[in-house]
Amino acid sequence: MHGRVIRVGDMGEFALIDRLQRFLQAPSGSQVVKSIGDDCAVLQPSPESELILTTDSQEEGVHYRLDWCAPEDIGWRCLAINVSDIAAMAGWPLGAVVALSLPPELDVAFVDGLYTGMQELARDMACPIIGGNMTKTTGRVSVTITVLGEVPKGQAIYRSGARPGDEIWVTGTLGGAKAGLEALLQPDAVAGLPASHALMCYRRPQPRLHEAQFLRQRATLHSLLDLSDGLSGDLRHICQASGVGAQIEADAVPIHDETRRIAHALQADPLSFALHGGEDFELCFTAPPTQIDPIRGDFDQQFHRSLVRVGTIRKGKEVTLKQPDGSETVLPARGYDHFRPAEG
Ligand SMILES: Nc1ncnc2c1ncn2[C@@H]1O[C@H](COP(=O)(O)OP(=O)(O)O)[C@@H](O)[C@H]1O
Ligand SMILES: Cc1ncc(C[n+]2csc(CCOP(=O)(O)OP(=O)(O)O)c2C)c(N)n1
Ligand SMILES: [Mg+2]
Repeated sequence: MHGRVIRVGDMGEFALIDRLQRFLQAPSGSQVVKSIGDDCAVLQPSPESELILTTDSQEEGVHYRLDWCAPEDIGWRCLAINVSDIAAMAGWPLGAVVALSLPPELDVAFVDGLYTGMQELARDMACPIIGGNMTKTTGRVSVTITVLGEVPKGQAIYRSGARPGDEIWVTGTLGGAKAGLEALLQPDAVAGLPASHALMCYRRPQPRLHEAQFLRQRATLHSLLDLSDGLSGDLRHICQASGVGAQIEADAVPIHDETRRIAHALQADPLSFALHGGEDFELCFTAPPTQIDPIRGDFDQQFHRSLVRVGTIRKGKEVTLKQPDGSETVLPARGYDHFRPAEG
């Protein structure tokens, strides 16, 4: 009747759940006592740890578009941004539950793709998917994931611990996801330019889970978060939670060459992509001077990406941007806000 397309509405809720089980076979990890198939999943955290819990939604049209991303990318992304929050506490995940809202006319092959991508990341991050929920929607696809994690007692790293004199560090490069997003929004303007790095940043963000473990074990960090809204907005979260100010050095902010070229092709400022773009999901942390320099080489070698010092925590509450010529201006918090119109 519908050719080869099987729609969610034709298959029905329970057949679809049964179908998903094959993506979620035998979650490994001794912490999973009971997985998909009962009223709750059961997890066994270790006695020396604290539990950490996070949830985030990814909405069609707000976080991804079905014509921009393969279903596998969307599945990856939905889980990645949640695991990234666990990394942002320097913990590790125990398991995830996935709440789907699906329009009945959606092709079941999309759901298969979603779970294939999600499982790829779940394996990489040892974060078993142990259940979820499914509902019809009269709107668009929505995926809400909740991840339970753990961290050794007393060792979670909060946004609130930054102190004047701390160095501010980030992992990797910033602005890539914004460059990818803009390349998808304005394909003609970037035609012919390499964009594979930028598109990967946008479609397949990498939670810096192992990186955060390394940092917690090898150095004293005072504060830590993941960069979801953009450095300008997220650093302000650290500053407000810690009651401090900060200075960012414009020429220290790490930006990938591809991001620079895409920004230039769009007559945009690459630094603005890096500061305000959001969705890079790199780590931003503060640490007392001398903590990070000795471990930078090992970090580079282990993760093939750099730790870059981008500024300093100061007294007060202002967040400023220092230009290479020494001039200093207040850095506006133009990070992403769901309910405020986007700026340049
Ligand atoms: N609807 C809500 N009800 C209660 N708490 C919320 C709600 N939305 C966000 N929060 C809380 O606000 C804080 C910041 O949220 P958010 O900016 O989404 O963080 P993140 O970038 O880590 O996802 C978190 O502690 C989160 O749990
Ligand atoms: C179609 C589309 N338009 C715009 C964006 C850009 N965008 C959407 S949400 C967001 C910020 C991060 O998302 P949020 O839900 O606030 O994550 P959280 O801070 O809660 O982790 C950005 C930059 C996008 N990813 N996709
Ligand atoms: Mg959130």
